[in-house]
Amino acid sequence: MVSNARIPPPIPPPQPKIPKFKIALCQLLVTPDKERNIAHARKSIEDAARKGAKLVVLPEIWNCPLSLQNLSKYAEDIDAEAACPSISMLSEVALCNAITIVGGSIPELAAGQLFNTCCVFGPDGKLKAKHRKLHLFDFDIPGEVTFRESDFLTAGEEPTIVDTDVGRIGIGVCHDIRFPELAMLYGSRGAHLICYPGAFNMSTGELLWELMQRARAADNQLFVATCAPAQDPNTSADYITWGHSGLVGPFGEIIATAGNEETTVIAEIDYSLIQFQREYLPLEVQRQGDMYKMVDVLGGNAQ
Ligand SMILES: NC(=O)CC(=O)C(=O)O
Repeated sequence: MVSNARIPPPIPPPQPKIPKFKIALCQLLVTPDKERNIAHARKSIEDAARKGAKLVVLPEIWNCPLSLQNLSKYAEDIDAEAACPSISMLSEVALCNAITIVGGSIPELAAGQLFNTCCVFGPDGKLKAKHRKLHLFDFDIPGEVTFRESDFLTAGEEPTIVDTDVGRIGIGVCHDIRFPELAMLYGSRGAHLICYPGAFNMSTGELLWELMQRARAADNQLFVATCAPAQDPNTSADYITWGHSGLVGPFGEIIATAGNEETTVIAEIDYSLIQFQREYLPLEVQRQGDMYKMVDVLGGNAQ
C-alpha cells in the first residue's frame, strides 16, 4: 500500500461569500472596430447583470479580431496611467452593476512586449488580478491553419488564482486549458471555479474544446467556465473561431453551452455540488500520490 503521507493535503475551498449565483458567458461577435466592440461588450455585460448574473465572463481577445498581425494596434498598457478604454469600461461596468467580471482577454503592451491578458474586476470596480496567457498557441496543419502566437506574443510566467465574492477562481486563457497541471494546481489551492476565456479554431474546437472543459472539471471536481468569441459568418479570416462557450460542473456534466452564434449563456453555479461530489467520490483520499510523485508534478509544495 502506497501512502500519501508526504503529500501536502489540498487546501479545501474556502466558504465563498455568494455560494450560489448566476454566471453569464458573453459570446460576443467581434469586429475590427474597437470602439464598437467596447460599447457592445458593455451592453452585453449590463444586460447580463440585469438578468441577475453576479459573475460575467468575456471571450479571449474581445476588443479586436483574433489576427496576430493586428494585436499591437489594439493593445493597451494596463498598468500605465494612460487611457485604457477596454479596461476602464470593465472597471466601470463592474462597479455600476456590483458584479465580478472575468474580462476575457485583450492584447496588453508592457515594456515593449505584447501579452494576451485577462483582467478580473470586483464589484468595487477594482482590478483584482491580471493573468497573462501562460502557454502560447503555436499550431500548424499544413494547408489548413497555421497560427504561431509565439512570433508575436510573450508568455506569462505565473498562474493566477483570485478570491472574489463569487468564489476562489483560477484563470487560464485558451491553450492554457490543455495543461492539466495548471488546473490541478488551482484545484490544490482551493479553487471552486476555473475560467478559461478561449477561442479554439474549427480544426481543434469540435474535437477538443468540450472534452477539455469536462476533463479539467471532472479531474479536479470543480466548476469550469469558458467563453469564446462568436463565429463571424461573414469573415474571410484564416482563423475562424469555434464558439461553444459553456459551463461544466464538478461531475464533468455540461450545465449549459452555446453554439457558434452570438449569445449570452446564463446558468446557475451552486458550489455545494463540489462538496457533494467530493464526499461521494473522495478522489483526494484515494489518490496514490507517492506512486506518481505528485509533489514533483506540483513543484514540491502545492501552496
Ligand atoms: N487561442 C488558442 O489558444 C487556440 C487553441 O488553443 C486552439 O486549439 O484552437
